[in-house]
Amino acid sequence: MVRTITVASGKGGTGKTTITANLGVALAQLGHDVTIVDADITMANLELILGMEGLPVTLQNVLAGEARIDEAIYVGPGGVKVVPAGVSLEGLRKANPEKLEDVLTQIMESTDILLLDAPAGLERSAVIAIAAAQELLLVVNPEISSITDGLKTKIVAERLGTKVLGVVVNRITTLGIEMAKNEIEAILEAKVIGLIPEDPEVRRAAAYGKPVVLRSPNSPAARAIVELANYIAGGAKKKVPAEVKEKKKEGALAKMLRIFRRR
Ligand SMILES: Nc1ncnc2c1ncn2[C@@H]1O[C@H](COP(=O)(O)OP(=O)(O)OP(=O)(O)O)[C@@H](O)[C@H]1O
Repeated sequence: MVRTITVASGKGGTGKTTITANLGVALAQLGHDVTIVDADITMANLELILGMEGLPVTLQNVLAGEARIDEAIYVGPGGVKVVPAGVSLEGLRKANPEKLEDVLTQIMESTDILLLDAPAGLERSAVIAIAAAQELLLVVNPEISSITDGLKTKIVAERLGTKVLGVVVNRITTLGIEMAKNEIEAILEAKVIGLIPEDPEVRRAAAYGKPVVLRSPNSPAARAIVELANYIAGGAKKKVPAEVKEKKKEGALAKMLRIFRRR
C-alpha cells in the first residue's frame, strides 16, 4: 500500500524542505521506493538541497498541462526519485495547483512512499498539498510562535481528513531556552516523533548541494533524520525471499493452467 505524506509547517524557514529532502534520501537508503514532490512551486528550494537544479521538465510544466508526470521524475542522490517544482515565473503563472491531486495519483502507481514538500503557511496551494496526502508530518522549531503557527496547520489537516503522523522539532540548540518535548506535545496534542538538533553540517551540506545524510552521515542532524526515517518506515524494507517469489510465480502459472484447462 502506497503511503503519501505531506511535510508541512506553520511558518516558513522551519527547515521543512531540509527535512523532506533528507528524509526522502534516508528512506531510499533503507530500500524503500520513495518519490519526493516539491509542491512549493513558488520557492522550489528542494532541488537546491539535492543538487538537482536546472532540470528541463518540472512540476510547473506538468501542472500547466505541458508535460506528462513521468517526464518530470528524476533519480536523485541515494536513489530517491524527485519531481522538482521549477523556478520560472512564467511557468508559475501557467501552473494550475488544482491538478496536483491527479498528478499524485499517477505517481502513486510507481512508488512505495510519496513525500510532498508543501508550501509553508495555509495559502491555497499549501491546503491543496495537505489535503492531497493521507498523512501529515508537521515541522516546527522549539519556540512558541512556530508551534502556534504549526497548530493552525495541524487543525486544518485534521479538518481535511489528513492524519497527523507526528511532529518533528527541528533546530534544537543546547541553550536551554527552548520549549521541551512534553510542552510541545501538550500544545499540539500530537506526538513528537523526531528531534533534530541545530547542526552546522546541515548548512554546509546545503551549500554543496548534497543531502547531509549522505555528506555527513555521522553528524547529529543526519543521525536524527535517519532515526526518524526508521520510525516512519518501521526499518529497512523487507526483501521478499526468493522462495516466496518462486511460489508466487508458480501460483500465477497454476492459475493460468487452470483457466486454459477449463476451456
Ligand atoms: N537542523 C538544522 N541545523 C542547522 N541549519 C538548519 C537546520 N535545518 C534547517 N537549517 C537551515 O535553515 C534554513 C531554512 O531551511 P529550509 O529551507 O529547509 O526551510 P523551509 O522550512 O523549507 O523554508 P520555506 O518553507 O520558507 O521554504 C536553511 O538555510 C537550512 O540549511
